[in-house]
Amino acid sequence: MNNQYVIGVDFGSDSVRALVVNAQTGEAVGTHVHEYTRWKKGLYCDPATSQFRQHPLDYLEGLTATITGALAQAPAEVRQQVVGISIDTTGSTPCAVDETGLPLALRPDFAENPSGMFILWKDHTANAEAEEINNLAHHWDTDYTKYVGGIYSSEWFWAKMLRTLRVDETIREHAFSWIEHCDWISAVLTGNANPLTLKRSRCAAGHKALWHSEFDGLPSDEFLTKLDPLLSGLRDRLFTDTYTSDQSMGHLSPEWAEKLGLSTNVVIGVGAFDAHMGAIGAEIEPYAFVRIIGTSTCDILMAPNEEIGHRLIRGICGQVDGSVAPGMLGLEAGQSAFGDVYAWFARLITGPVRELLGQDAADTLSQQLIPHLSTQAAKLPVTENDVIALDWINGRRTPDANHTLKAAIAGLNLGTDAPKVFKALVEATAFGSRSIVDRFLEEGVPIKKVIAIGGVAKKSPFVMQTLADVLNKPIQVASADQACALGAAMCAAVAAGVHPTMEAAQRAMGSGFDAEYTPQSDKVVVYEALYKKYLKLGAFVEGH
Ligand SMILES: Nc1ncnc2c1ncn2[C@@H]1O[C@H](COP(=O)(O)OP(=O)(O)O)[C@@H](O)[C@H]1O
Ligand SMILES: O=C(CO)[C@H](O)[C@H](O)COP(=O)(O)O
Repeated sequence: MNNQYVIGVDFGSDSVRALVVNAQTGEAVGTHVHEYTRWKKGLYCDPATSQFRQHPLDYLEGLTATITGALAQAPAEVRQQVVGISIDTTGSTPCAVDETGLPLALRPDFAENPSGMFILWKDHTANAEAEEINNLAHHWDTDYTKYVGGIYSSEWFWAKMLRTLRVDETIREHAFSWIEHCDWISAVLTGNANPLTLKRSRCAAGHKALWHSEFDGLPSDEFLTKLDPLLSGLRDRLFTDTYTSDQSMGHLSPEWAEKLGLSTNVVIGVGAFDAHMGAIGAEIEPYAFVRIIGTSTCDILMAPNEEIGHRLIRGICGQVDGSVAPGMLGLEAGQSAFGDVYAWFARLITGPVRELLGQDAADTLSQQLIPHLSTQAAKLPVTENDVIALDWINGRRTPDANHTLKAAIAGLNLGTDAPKVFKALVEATAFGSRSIVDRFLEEGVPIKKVIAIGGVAKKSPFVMQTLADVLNKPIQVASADQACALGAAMCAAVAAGVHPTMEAAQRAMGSGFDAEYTPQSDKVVVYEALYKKYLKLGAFVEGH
């Protein structure tokens, strides 16, 4: 049989990567990473108000650069043998579009308007709108939040749309519809981004847009109009049906085929979020808990639909039939900041260095800082009197979303140095993870094993060992450097008909695990006590 190749494209928070993979063996023959240029300069963002916007041009440039770059590394004949491309992105990262599905920021009149750009998952400008959605839903005949853990988050679709429509009159006039990043990029490749006909991702719709078959799709027009008359009629300009990522969205358009040097026979798979395709790439199986550990964490668990039945799991980011693999319930949770907690601390230290000693000194410091602090922190003893911190620097995603919460550090004295604070921050991220694991267990969802992927899982043995000690569970790290892109490639192989199921694609293309962290019993005992202190500090901060 001739070789067949597939391409997985993973749009992360800071960068996008493409991976060209042999669909029969899983061998990667080309990869390329591209950092978003406008985003890197901090354009259109204001961390102080939690505004994080990404320009669609960053995505389009990244799409071309990564696919052509990855193909350039592969043997020449691979181009003719590419049969599928699938895309994963962050989410909920929606954008206002016109009748043709063009993001408004791609029009000259909106080119510099952050309201016409993609609203990144970590943008929390819509806290008030999320609260309004919760208040209304909890008093409506149908509680539309019941399949998303009972709490709607400001990171999600409706809150972001409502906020933007409220604050920007020009968007009110020109936004015909709204599209998630994973749907838009996939649709662009097919040449049809018409918001009324493009195939929308089940994953994005179910976890973030309150879509459920029980509601016949999205919340009713009556509910939305009551929420705000600005939303009246919008439901009809969104979608009713949704599709799982084993499905084809269409074929590569002639324009993109020419641009990428590929054939128009290439199947474009239905898109999904990074974490869900990452879980596929990490060889998720029922009741495995896959943690995508990077800027944030996204935790994915998959269970047979019939085993969870009508049980509603409190305080998570949703339970959606088919969000990971068709026929299975995908459950999502996560932390809004994980690596971002360390990145914040590094910025705190390098900021004054930049101002006083210049950019070069700051760059040198920033490259070495987190590894150095990790080495120093790993040498410290773990005691019950250590500094305690909360990981809520970008609010709390789960359990029980609350993005108005803030982080805290307690127990400082004159002997507290940078490694001690860094150790406390790493432990805080691990304690946040522990509270998620505990919630799944309390809700009767067993966790058979823990698998980790993502930048932090690959780069930091110190963080991973701390996490294993705090969770008191072994953690396996997937071998794939680009597990999300590999997962997207597996989805492409299914959408293109190379493999009949996700499971078959995983068996053929999976690359296994290359590290395992086992809990150290002496630390486990101390962390039990420190975790109680974390919960106590959390309750205090939340209460005030
Ligand atoms: N050596 C390290 N130890 C711990 N965290 C790290 C290290 N290097 C980078 N990070 C963190 O990794 C995060 C980026 O994760 P990554 O998975 O690469 O990106 P993304 O979240 O965009 O997919 C950043 O928040 C950064 O602080
Ligand atoms: O919530 C998400 C998916 O449901 C986000 O996409 C995710 O948390 C962002 O990922 P990253 O930390 O890799 O940038």
